[in-house]
Amino acid sequence: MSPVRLSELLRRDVAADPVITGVTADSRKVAPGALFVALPGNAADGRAFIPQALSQGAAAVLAPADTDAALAPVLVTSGDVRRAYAIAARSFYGAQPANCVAVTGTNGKTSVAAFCRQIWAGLGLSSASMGTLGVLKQTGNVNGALTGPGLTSPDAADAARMLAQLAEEGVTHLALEASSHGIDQRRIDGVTLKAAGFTNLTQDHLDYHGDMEAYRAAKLRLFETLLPRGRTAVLNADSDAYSSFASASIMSGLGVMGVGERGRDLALIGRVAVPEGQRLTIDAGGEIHEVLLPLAGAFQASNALVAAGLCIAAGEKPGRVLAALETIEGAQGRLERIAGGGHGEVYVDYAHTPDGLETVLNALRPHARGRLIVVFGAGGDRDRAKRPLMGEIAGRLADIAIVTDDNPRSEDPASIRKAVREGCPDAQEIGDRRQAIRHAIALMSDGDVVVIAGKGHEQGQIVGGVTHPFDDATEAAEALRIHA
Ligand SMILES: CC(=O)N[C@H]1[C@@H](OP(=O)(O)OP(=O)(O)OC[C@H]2O[C@@H](n3ccc(=O)[nH]c3=O)[C@H](O)[C@@H]2O)O[C@H](CO)[C@@H](O)[C@@H]1O[C@H](C)C(=O)N[C@@H](C)C(=O)N[C@H](CCC(=O)O)C(=O)O
Ligand SMILES: Nc1ncnc2c1ncn2[C@@H]1O[C@H](COP(=O)(O)OP(=O)(O)OP(=O)(O)O)[C@@H](O)[C@H]1O
Ligand SMILES: N[C@H](CCC[C@H](N)C(=O)O)C(=O)O
Ligand SMILES: [Mg+2]
Repeated sequence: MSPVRLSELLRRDVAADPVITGVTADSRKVAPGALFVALPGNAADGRAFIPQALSQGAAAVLAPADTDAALAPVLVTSGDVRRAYAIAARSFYGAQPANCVAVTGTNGKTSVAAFCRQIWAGLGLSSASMGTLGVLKQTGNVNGALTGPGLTSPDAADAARMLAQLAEEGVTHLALEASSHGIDQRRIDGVTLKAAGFTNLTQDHLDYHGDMEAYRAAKLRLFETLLPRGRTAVLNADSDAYSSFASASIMSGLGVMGVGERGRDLALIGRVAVPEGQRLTIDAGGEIHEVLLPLAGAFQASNALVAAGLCIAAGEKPGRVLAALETIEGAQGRLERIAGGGHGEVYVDYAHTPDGLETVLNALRPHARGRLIVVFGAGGDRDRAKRPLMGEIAGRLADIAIVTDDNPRSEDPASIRKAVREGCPDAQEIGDRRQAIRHAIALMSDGDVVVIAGKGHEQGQIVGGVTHPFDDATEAAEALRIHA
């Protein structure tokens, strides 16, 4: 990216038109010549940092409409400052992969994005995914990480910069996760999308959105506002929310591709579990395809169909896309089997919502000749309403439920566990996650299945403001070694 005039970045006339050398909404990152975007946030008001930004050499400030003009010598305002920020960042960084698709939904986004990346790579295309696991690139079997895990949908300027870098490195196909926070905060408003996908809508994040309708509205914005007219919405037809997403998409001038058991376009007409995974029979517009998906669980078949739909909507041939599903691997920490279980099976999974937990326990039940044992908790500073619901599900669907800590953050860990146990009074409670995992694995006998839920790929336990290194997969392997 080369320096550009403020008017070019904002695509409008401005009174003073300095040359801009960077775009950021974080005063701490302002370098001389930058456009500082002052965002009123949830924890702070970016306008309080305008003096700092100016002292570090900001050439201009973009701020909400009601901002006092005297705050900066070059001040431009916008009625939707977050959207203006995303579009300015996009204009500044310029290039993007030619084929970008986005996926939203309460659960399954990381899995779908990882599947899209692998399908494209299997078709010989240079691809990437951007989301909870970071930015991962893939060409053939060669993988590389541009960044590690961070926000699911990155800050608008970070996203614009990484998209430009990917395009420069030859990546032509990108699947990105659109979280409800990210959509609401306009973090991906600068991305030009070829297609968008929807997996499901179930309870989460009510702390942020307030109620399910506001949460749904945030996700709908991907289809109503972000995906250009004439493009395709790939929708999981088996979700209870399908009809609201389908009608909003049609009203917004989009094509609808329904996928799943009730899907019209990619219809799952048969699914048989086999030791290597599952055999899927898929009707793609009248053509029948048999696919051996090397992953277990009905939910992974559902995610695979959304991913296939997105790749097809972005221009690939259905037959080739469906064939490419035969070589995909699960995303890190999503129903990841830990080696060394002997006669039992141990999995690490990222289920951290009621529906996620219910889905993963139902998926694993057929694997348990013996008991199904779950270790789980609920995050602090997140939706409190989901805690007893998750407890109830674990108590009902597992033979042994062990409640433990999962990123208590600023909250008292014992009170989070207490709220979870309101749903499962008979559960065991072991706050220390390492001890909880060791206890579960010590209990495991022939034919039992242990699932350690909630943290998946995460590498830390956040207590107070401190992140203590912690990895469920490593802990499970160590517990298996101790109890071998
Ligand atoms: C609630 C939420 O989404 N917060 C995110 C949001 O913060 P915010 O806009 O409210 O910002 P703020 O902290 O109030 O500050 C206001 C402004 O002042 C600026 N500032 C602040 C301090 C300073 O010294 N100088 C300065 O300029 C900030 O950069 C910001 O622009 O924008 C920030 C910058 O991008 C994020 O870091 C922050 O993520 C917080 C840490 C977070 O925990 N977010 C989670 C809930 C989240 O976004 N999760 C989703 C969903 C995951 C899922 O689907 O399950 C995700 O996409 O990851
Ligand atoms: N289609 C699905 N339906 C229900 N549960 C699912 C589905 N896909 C995945 N899950 C469950 O949700 C967990 C998280 O999956 P994944 O990471 O793909 O979702 P995500 O939407 O990216 O989550 P996050 O919003 O936290 O990034 C999985 O480990 C699994 O337990
Ligand atoms: N993206 C989700 C991840 C939750 C993972 C769980 N381990 C927790 O910390 O609650 C969130 O920020 O709500
Ligand atoms: Mg994710």
